[in-house]
Amino acid sequence: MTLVAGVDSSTQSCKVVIRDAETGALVREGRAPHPDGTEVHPDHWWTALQAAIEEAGGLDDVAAIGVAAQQHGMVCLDENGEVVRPALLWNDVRSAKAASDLVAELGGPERWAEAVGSVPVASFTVTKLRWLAEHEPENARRTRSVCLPHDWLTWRLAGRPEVITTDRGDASGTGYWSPITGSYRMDLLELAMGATPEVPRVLGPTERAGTAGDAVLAPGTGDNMAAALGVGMGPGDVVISIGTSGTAFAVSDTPSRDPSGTVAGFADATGRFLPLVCTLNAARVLEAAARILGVSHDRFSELALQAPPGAGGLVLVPYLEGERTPNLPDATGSLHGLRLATSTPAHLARAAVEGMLCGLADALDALKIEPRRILLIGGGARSEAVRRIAPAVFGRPVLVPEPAEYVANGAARQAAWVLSGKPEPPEWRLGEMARYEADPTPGLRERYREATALVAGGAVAGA
Ligand SMILES: Nc1ncnc2c1ncn2[C@@H]1O[C@H](COP(=O)(O)OP(=O)(O)O)[C@@H](O)[C@H]1O
Ligand SMILES: O=C(CO)[C@@H](O)[C@H](O)COP(=O)(O)O
Repeated sequence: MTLVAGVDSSTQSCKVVIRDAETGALVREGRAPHPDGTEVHPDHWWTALQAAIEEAGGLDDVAAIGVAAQQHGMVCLDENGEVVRPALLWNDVRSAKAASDLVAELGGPERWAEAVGSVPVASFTVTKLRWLAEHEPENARRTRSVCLPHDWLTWRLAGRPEVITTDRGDASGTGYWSPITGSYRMDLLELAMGATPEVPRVLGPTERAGTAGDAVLAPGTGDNMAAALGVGMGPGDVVISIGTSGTAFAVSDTPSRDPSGTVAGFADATGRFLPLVCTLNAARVLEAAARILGVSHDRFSELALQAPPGAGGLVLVPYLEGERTPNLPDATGSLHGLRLATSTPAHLARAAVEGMLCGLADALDALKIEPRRILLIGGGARSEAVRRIAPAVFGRPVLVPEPAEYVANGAARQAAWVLSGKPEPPEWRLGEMARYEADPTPGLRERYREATALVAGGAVAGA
């Protein structure tokens, strides 16, 4: 049996799966936590990767490795390849003003959408580089090259070769690589930093990034692109991922350019495109509400399902980390419509699940496609309450694949694809999916819209 490994170095943890290259059957797996915070030294990712590999029984018998990781994180390296400062992650909003400045300086959101398929908000690497140039000019000066989390981990696994590599998917989240033309926009990097550090070479979907010992290194990709590969997305599928971020995305044969900035026009890991909407507040909203109530995930889910649909009018606006979609980096969460009758743990639990899912329902709508199937994945999809309430909020049935690490699986499938040398990735069976249906909850999304409008009115977008 030929084995391949897939890595998911995401916000909260690193996961490693080892699978049969031909069938995709799981052989071994491991995981290790990442530190908290929106600024993390990449060495922590490396340490967690080593721990996860060890728990997965090592990589000695593995023929190829694919690394997927959280998108957008700014990794700056000096002339010796040493990390200049801890990476600013996708969910660090300190570069919100840099984002609005950059949008204005290029001549408005339409110009950005046309140039790189996306309008940058604080998550995008290009805005973090502007922040660096403005606030830490000495660190900006020392930055000889800039790359992303999956680029850096792949480069480390390859033994720090001369050239750092990336792929189309992850490059499309920088804000200085265009999925429309398939080339870098060094002028935008210059606009952001006043300098043009080296950038990784962009590999094609099955190009090799090098070797790690005897194993071939796949190009790797961003975590959402890997998830698309992991579930084998086809035309008309929408994946909703409830991890640290909430994302809704589809595959497309043509690039997208949304000047409103809601849909990011990413590339995928197969040579196509991945229009995607991302919120900053997903699984951790459930975690936070469970913490307030002092209960476990399972008990939280039971509580949420005890309250009536709509939580008796109680609405939780879930902007606990600020928000990216809508672009309200300084917003905070809030509770609306609290009455004596709704002052119960069950109502609060239900309002947290519904509020988080309403944000994702808006994301789904923004994609402007009539989905053939909606697939729910990510840590939050392990919650029974989320699975049962999602169709009531989305107004459509949802399919839930068996709980698994779909980002790491996608990275492993990419590794198997690279090994195979074939034009298409190997067929790996996804297994049975559970189907959840529910009647739409009357008035819920209208109440959510009213409550978020109050919050948006008090926060300054892009400030
Ligand atoms: N049964 C569950 N109910 C609700 N949330 C859960 C459950 N299991 C895991 N989670 C949450 O899922 C999140 C991790 O999901 P994951 O997709 O691995 O995130 P990431 O890829 O961003 O690191 C954590 O916030 C965790 O609390
Ligand atoms: O910024 C985005 C997408 O644009 C996020 O989806 C990150 O890629 C982090 O993902 P998770 O850690 O939540 O999986």
